[in-house]
This record gives sequence, C-alpha cells and structure tokens, in this order.
Amino acid sequence: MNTLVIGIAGGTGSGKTTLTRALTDAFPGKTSVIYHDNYYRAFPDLTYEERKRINWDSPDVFDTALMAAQLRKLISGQAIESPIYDYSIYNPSDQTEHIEPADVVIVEGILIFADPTICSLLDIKLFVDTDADVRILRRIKRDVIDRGRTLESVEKQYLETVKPMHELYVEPSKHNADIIVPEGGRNLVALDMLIHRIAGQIGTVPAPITERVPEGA
Ligand SMILES: Nc1ncnc2c1ncn2[C@@H]1O[C@H](COP(=O)(O)OP(=O)(O)O)[C@@H](O)[C@H]1O
Ligand SMILES: Nc1ccn([C@@H]2O[C@H](COP(=O)(O)O)[C@@H](O)[C@H]2O)c(=O)n1
Repeated sequence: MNTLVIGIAGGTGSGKTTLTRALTDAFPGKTSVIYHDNYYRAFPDLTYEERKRINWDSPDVFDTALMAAQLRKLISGQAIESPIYDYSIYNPSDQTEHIEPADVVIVEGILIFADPTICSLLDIKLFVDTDADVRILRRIKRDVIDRGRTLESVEKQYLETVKPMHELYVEPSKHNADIIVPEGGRNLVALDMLIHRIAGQIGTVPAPITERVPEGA
C-alpha cells in the first residue's frame, strides 16, 4: 500500500477536526486518523488537582516518539493500538483504539509541525489558520459545554499556557506547512483542491463537493 500521509495542524479551535472530518467523509473506508492529543503522557505521581495545572500546550507533555513509531507502523501497513486520552481525568484512559492502515493517514494536532520527526513522515502539511479571537470563543464554548470546565479556568489556562505556547511553538511551526487553509473544513475551494489531489494519488473519484458538505454544517 502506498500511503499518503497528511498532517493537519493549527491552533486550538482553529478547525483542524472539522477539516479532518471533511476529508475522511470524502473518502469513506480509505482513511485512518491519529490524533496527537491521544498521546498525552500519563502523570501517575500527580494528583488530579496537580494534573489540572499542567501546561498541556508544551511539546514535552506528549509522547511524540510513540506516535511517530505508531505512524511508521501504519505507513508500513501494520495496524496499531492508539492510546485514547480522557480529558475528564487529565490522563490517558485505560482503553485503546484499533487503527488499521489505509490509503490516506491523517495526523492531527496543534504541535505536530513543531516536531521534525513527525514532519519528516508527512507528505502534505496543512495548517488551519484562524484568528485568535475566533479560536478562543470556540474554545470557551467547547471547554465549558463539552469538557465541563468553568469560564474562569478556561480564561486562566488560556492566558497562562495556551496563548504563550501558541506564540512560542504553534504559530512558528506554520512555516513548516505546505499549505495554509483559512476557515479549515468550511473553505470549499481549498477542500475541493485537496480532495482532488488526494483522489489523484489514491486513484478514486470523489463525490461532488455539494454532496459532502451539508448546508449550515
Ligand atoms: N470555518 C468554520 N466556520 C465556523 N465554525 C467553524 C469552522 N471550522 C470549525 N468550526 C467550529 O469551531 C469549533 C472548533 O472546531 P474544531 O474543528 O473542533 O477545531 P480544532 O480541532 O482545531 O480544535 C467547532 O464547533 C466547529 O464546528
Ligand atoms: N487535559 C488536557 C489536555 C489538553 N488540553 C487542551 O487541548 C488543546 C488541544 O486540543 P484542540 O482540539 O483544542 O486542538 C490544547 O490547547 C490543550 O490546552 C486541555 O485543556 N486539557
């Protein structure tokens, strides 16, 4: 199998997952996805309260070496057992996800372009570029509604770690991208070009774009 490996990076709330979903929806059964977030390290010696205060936007809290090893396995045609991260306990869960190799493997995460080893394994590097004010508004909504966080904790985390780490690592890593995608998965021009590029490589005919992106999605 000649695997096409696509990296999707961008700041928190930029629209990475939305773009990932738009691409996987375009090639049903042909894609596998690995999320850098699932490779957050365990901190067995820290209490829950201590784990809440970790800088979760620093490259050293990820087991990126494990992700690189598992990505290499997928590229060489072997299935993997990806860790699954549990945000509610600030630790990896005790579950894993079985991921089969596929024609297209997508790797998603805020910091993947800051890692030279991961970059060297990616054929196409896409950076979803979204203004910081839009991203923080999305993040507040997600963290409060989906992750049960308080508004105060989201604000504190954003100002103390998310924003400085974004400026130190995520934003500079944009220079390693091949393509900048404003609006992510809702940029229909970019989506159409990407889908045709992928289809050309893996030898499939994509569905017309109007069938893939429902109105108001
Ligand atoms: N281009 C866009 N326009 C409007 N909303 C968007 C757009 N892209 C993503 N969103 C919304 O923003 C939120 C965060 O998007 P998501 O893809 O989860 O970001 P990320 O994975 O980068 O954190 C989601 O609610 C998603 O529906
Ligand atoms: N226990 C954790 C682990 C991570 N985060 C935040 O997740 C963000 C990355 O995910 P996106 O989908 O937003 O790209 C990152 O900015 C971490 O701060 C967390 O809050 N808690």
